[in-house]
Amino acid sequence: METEKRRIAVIYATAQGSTRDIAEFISDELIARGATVELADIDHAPDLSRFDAVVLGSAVHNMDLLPAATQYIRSHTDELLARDVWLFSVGVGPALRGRLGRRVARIVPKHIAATRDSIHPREYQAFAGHYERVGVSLPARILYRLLGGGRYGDLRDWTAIRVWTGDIGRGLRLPHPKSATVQP
Ligand SMILES: Cc1cc2nc3c(=O)[nH]c(=O)nc-3n(C[C@H](O)[C@H](O)[C@H](O)COP(=O)(O)O)c2cc1C
Repeated sequence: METEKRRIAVIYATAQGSTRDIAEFISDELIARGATVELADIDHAPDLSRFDAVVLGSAVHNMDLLPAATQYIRSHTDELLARDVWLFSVGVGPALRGRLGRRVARIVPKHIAATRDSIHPREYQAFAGHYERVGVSLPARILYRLLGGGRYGDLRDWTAIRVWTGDIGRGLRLPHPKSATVQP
């Protein structure tokens, strides 16, 4: 039986590009599952009335989503509440290791939690992003190491992102992909 094509908006807020790469990957995976996907930077987000579902991602700065993402969610709360939404954030938390690091990684910063709860997403997931040592202050580097960090550079876990996208596909009853998406 032919299932109706699902229309999904994949919208991202990025400062340095790693969230965009993740959004592109998710978008390609959903297209491979037969969905009609529109990928857009949050400043050029499409009219949501054309979509059944929204995947929304933002980089994390100062323990919050980027201001553009928070503002977008505030000004589109009703439209987002009326749709299936999957929310993700991109920061360093998921890259923390050790007992303390894993505990800290499970904590959702309170501003992110409040924004997340305002739109009742089907799922919220934090992913590790790209963290360059250059430009990070010495106190921030020490704190990062104490919390179980220490690795710098591209910390993204494409397997975790693929698994989460699979959850979206199952949630929307999309068929299995015909081909595997190549990670960036
Ligand atoms: C100014 C600044 C503040 C940051 N603050 C946080 C933070 O509070 N928590 C966190 O987990 N990551 C933080 N990060 C790390 C970024 O979230 C990470 O580098 C992410 O990959 C950025 O995504 P983007 O490349 O899409 O901008 C910060 C990075 C910068 C540059």
